[in-house]
Amino acid sequence: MAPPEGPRAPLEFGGPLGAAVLLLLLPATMFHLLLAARSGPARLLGPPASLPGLEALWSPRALLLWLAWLGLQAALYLLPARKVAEGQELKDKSRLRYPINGFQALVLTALLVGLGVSAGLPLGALPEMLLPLAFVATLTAFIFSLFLYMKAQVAPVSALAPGGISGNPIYDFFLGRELNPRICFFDFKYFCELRPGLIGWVLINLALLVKEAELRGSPSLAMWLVNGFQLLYVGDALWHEEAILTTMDITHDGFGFMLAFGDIAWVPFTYSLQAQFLLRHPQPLGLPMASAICLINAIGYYIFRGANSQKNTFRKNPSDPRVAGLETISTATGRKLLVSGWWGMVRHPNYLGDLIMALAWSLPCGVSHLLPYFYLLYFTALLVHREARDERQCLQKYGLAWQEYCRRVPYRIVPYIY
Ligand SMILES: NC(=O)C1=CN([C@@H]2O[C@H](COP(=O)(O)OP(=O)(O)OC[C@H]3O[C@@H](n4cnc5c(N)ncnc54)[C@H](OP(=O)(O)O)[C@@H]3O)[C@@H](O)[C@H]2O)C=CC1
Ligand SMILES: CC(C)=CCC[C@@H](C)[C@H]1CC=C2C3=C(CC[C@@]21C)[C@@]1(C)CC[C@H](O)C(C)(C)[C@@H]1CC3
Repeated sequence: MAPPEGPRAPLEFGGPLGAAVLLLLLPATMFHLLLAARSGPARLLGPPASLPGLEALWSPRALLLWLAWLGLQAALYLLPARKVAEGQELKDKSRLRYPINGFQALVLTALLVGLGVSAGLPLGALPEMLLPLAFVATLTAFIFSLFLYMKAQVAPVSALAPGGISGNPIYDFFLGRELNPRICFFDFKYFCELRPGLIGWVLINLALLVKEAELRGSPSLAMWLVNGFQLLYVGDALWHEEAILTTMDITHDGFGFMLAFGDIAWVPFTYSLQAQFLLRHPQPLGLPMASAICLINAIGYYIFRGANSQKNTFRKNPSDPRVAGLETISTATGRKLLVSGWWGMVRHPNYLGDLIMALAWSLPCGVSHLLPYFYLLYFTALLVHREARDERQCLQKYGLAWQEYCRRVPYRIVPYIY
């Protein structure tokens, strides 16, 4: 269906050229990181020691395993949910319904993996399959994005995202045309954002921990910390699953290659980089240092969770006693903006907490290599860019009220610095 006439959203990510570069650069970066983590020098910058042949990338066993994983997560998604939540109001004034059973999927996956391991499933063999698994995940993301792009051609105009209707096929393929592609009750974006990638990430971490125990007798303290911190992050995301319904990804961005690849390939294979690094590059870590790192993670988590929960509670019910006493600014849309509490400290306190946690995930890997700090560097760039996109959207939505908020809360992410 033709995109609607009238003013279009400004192009993001450098327009069609930027999208074309990212289409190639993102998978190339992911493979570079996977290869670097397993190489001796573990260099973040510079070419990998050797390039893998097709036989190292392609494995029918990896393809089967990957499809079984996607099938399992889809089946868990379709199980009866403890709650069905409504999303934000759409352009046609309707609201979509979403099952809230992500945490249940995590627990059931853990039980199934536990049963499998006790029946002899070699979990420690998974780290050797990361390269072919990442390859099939990337192929899946390309094919799936093509399907999404074609599906959007027959979707009603009201179902299209504001950003993915430029008319340029590469740009729209990358950003995604349809906002909430679904088949019946199965919502592809919501499913991909929280299930196969996030749960896959902690499963890969666990397999790396098991492998380390096989190689060295027991997992290192650094490996325990990385596994524990990231499990807390993933468990938290699934526990607060409903909160994702108000994020930019669900309410604003279309579902195209960027999110499809990000969710199912980038997250599990690059977010597990610290654990991958530790398997081949063991790092000594004493108790005092480990305690300091735990404290940093706890501070980050406290800010991240406090800020996200405060905003979600306020958006769901501004008269909730936990937020009713906070100072607000009224906007012409009828919605209010918080100007005290976490959201009075900086304009994106949740990003600050997330970044502090990202630092805590890298510190157990020591300071001898830059590679385990990739997540922190990439995440800083992602959040700075995301913050700028969100500011543009909020200025458009709230106009003068947003300007007033920026005047009252002048810092974006880090108090007195940025
Ligand atoms: N690990 C990872 O790879 C990633 C993690 N994240 C995390 O995801 C979480 C969600 O992030 P994201 O979706 O970017 O955005 P936010 O949760 O920060 O939501 C931004 C929206 O919040 C509302 N808002 C902004 N300021 C106020 C205020 N003062 N009072 C009330 N509402 C306000 C606005 O929407 P409205 O007014 O319409 O409600 C705005 O568009 C964050 O914690 C982030 O760190 C994000 C990206 C990647
Ligand atoms: C470079 C690249 C491939 C970009 C795609 C970005 C995606 C990887 C991220 C965009 C927003 C995300 C969120 C999470 C994971 C990463 C992606 C998909 C998230 C699910 C992680 C857990 C958090 O608690 C969260 C639920 C708040 C978060 C939501 C956004």
